[in-house]
Amino acid sequence: MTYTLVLLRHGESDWNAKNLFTGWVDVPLSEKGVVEAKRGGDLLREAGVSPDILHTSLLRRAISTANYALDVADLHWIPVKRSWRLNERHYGALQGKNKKEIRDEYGEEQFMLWRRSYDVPPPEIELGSEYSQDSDPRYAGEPIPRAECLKDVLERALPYWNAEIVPDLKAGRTVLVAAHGNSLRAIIKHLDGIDDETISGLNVPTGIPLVYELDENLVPVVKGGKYLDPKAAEAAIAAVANQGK
Ligand SMILES: O=C(O)[C@@H](CO)OP(=O)(O)O
Repeated sequence: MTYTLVLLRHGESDWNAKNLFTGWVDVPLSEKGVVEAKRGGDLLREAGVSPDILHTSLLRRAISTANYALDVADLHWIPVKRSWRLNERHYGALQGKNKKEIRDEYGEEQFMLWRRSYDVPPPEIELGSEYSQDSDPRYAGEPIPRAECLKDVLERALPYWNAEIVPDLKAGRTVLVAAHGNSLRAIIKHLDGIDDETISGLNVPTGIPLVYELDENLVPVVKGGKYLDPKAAEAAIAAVANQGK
């Protein structure tokens, strides 16, 4: 008996297109992102992968991506659970800043430490500032961060993984998780047992479903899972890695 998990990063957002650090800022999909999301649905349908339940973050780029993809796959009706614990990594004071400008100002090493190191968070966002979420009602009462490194993301995503996603998998449901580059990197690190160094080189492309078959201990049968369009994934992964250049 194996369990099926599908990870889907949202399609390109307006701020991905503008090369801005996004984090918890709730930006919409770009036109290209909508096309990518629908193509994600086509890929699911063509591969005969039919999610029974959807888990998303509280951010519209993940929510819309799942809606477009599931609509195309004629699965718009499946039940859904949402949590801030699947949100993108909070990018702190870098939210709203241009990646190339930050790289030029602080240098490649600092830029990559903030962007891809496992345990160095970016500077904290100022409460009440333009791109802070401290007064956003959707997070009322939650212990929301002011900046996160990937380790922080893993620590807040794991309780949700264990409490909400694992039981759905164990019940035999095909689970779709529609989330973000860094929240998915955290889940992939956990699933594939990737060490703290190696994870910095892992990037997730927008809009291409990544399917994992998991054994009874929730260990991937094939490490790294399988992208439903491996060729497109390869090119898109390189593009994410090169952002800011
Ligand atoms: O800006 C962000 O929130 C993320 C994902 O788009 O960027 P990065 O890939 O640089 O971590």
